[in-house]
Amino acid sequence: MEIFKYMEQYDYEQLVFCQDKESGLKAIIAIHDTTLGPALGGTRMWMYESEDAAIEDALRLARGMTYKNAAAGLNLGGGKAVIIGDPRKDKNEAMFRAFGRFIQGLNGRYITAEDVGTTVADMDIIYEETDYVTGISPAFGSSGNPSPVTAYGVYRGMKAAAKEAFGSDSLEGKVIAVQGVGNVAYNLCRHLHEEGAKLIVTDINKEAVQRVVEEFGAKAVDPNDIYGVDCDIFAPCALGGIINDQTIPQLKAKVIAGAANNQLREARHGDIIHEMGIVYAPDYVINAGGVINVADELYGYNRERAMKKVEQIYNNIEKVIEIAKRDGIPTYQAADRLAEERIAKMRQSRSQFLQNGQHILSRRRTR
Ligand SMILES: NC(=O)C1=CN([C@@H]2O[C@H](COP(=O)(O)OP(=O)(O)OC[C@H]3O[C@@H](n4cnc5c(N)ncnc54)[C@H](O)[C@@H]3O)[C@@H](O)[C@H]2O)C=CC1
Ligand SMILES: CC(C)CC(=O)C(=O)O
Repeated sequence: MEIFKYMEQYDYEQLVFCQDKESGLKAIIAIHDTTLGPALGGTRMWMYESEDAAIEDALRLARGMTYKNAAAGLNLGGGKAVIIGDPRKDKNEAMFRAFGRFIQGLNGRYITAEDVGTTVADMDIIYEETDYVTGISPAFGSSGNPSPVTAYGVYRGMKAAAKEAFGSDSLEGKVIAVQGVGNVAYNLCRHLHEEGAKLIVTDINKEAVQRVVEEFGAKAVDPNDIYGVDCDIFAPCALGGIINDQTIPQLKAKVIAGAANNQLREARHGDIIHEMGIVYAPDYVINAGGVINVADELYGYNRERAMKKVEQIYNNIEKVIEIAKRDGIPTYQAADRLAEERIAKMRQSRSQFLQNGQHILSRRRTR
């Protein structure tokens, strides 16, 4: 991978490699853009096939956070971290302490939280070393696990997308296919079940499937069969890249609305589903509930205030659909437009000179 070429292409600010032999830490922190504020995004722990795959994932996810935070109206930039390893076997306290020290070394340019493979307990360990961590335990007055809040935001955004596709935002009686029923999707299934939706689910983890079958009366299918099931809404809630040349021809859903990051394998896949008349709720707009919730910790966590913002995901999806219609573009492009316009406006407003901290003239005074 030609790292600088890639960074230049998408305008990344910084890529940090962190290594600690004793604990086995091998981590990468990617900071995409800090125009709006410090880069906030979770830490993913995953068994990457290669170092290049880990770097690419960190970079792609970090850029997604820039767009997510901007579109959600947060005063935060985009960043993300990955730790290379098996979250079931390779974690230890020293690893997260070492990682916390690396984050501290960035002096607030990057703030972390949970992502796939990391937990509130891991964030609590990081908190021993740095304040630049969110999603820590409610015992510390913080917001805890972001997944249920992400799920609620996805549920709200799904309703807005359903309104566009079906003329009503009621999900009662709708058949919804959910791919991956982990932390976010378990909670999403609960909301959908409570509203009277019929669930078809899949996961590579049989226990996770069993739980939603038992608790919410979901029907289970094999992982490869989820794309082609007869359904109204497809909710991708596992990993990225699942809307691609192989899966698109199988889709029967009229709406795609789920939690996974980077759902479109390539931008052109967003064009194809648009031409097919599918209402796509852009991933980083609909799954912003978790980051909205943890970001509130930076102001002194207030759940009511955070949830009010999460409710707005309904309106944010409506806004994206409106821009898409107005400008005759697919929704994924409309979301990018929304985020990019906000970043550009803020960048422009910062072009005015304001004396913050060190001023060039202050050097004269010390002579
Ligand atoms: N946790 C959060 O608050 C947020 C999560 N997301 C994204 O949402 C997605 C889900 O996140 P979590 O629920 O936290 O992760 P998780 O790891 O708890 O759940 C993911 C589930 O997908 C399953 N899975 C993996 N590969 C699969 C496959 N090929 N077919 C079927 N199932 C498969 C896993 O077994 C697991 O149960 C991820 O893409 C994550 O980046 C985005 C925003 C916030
Ligand atoms: C706090 C996390 C849920 C933020 C994040 O990394 C994400 O939204 O993907």
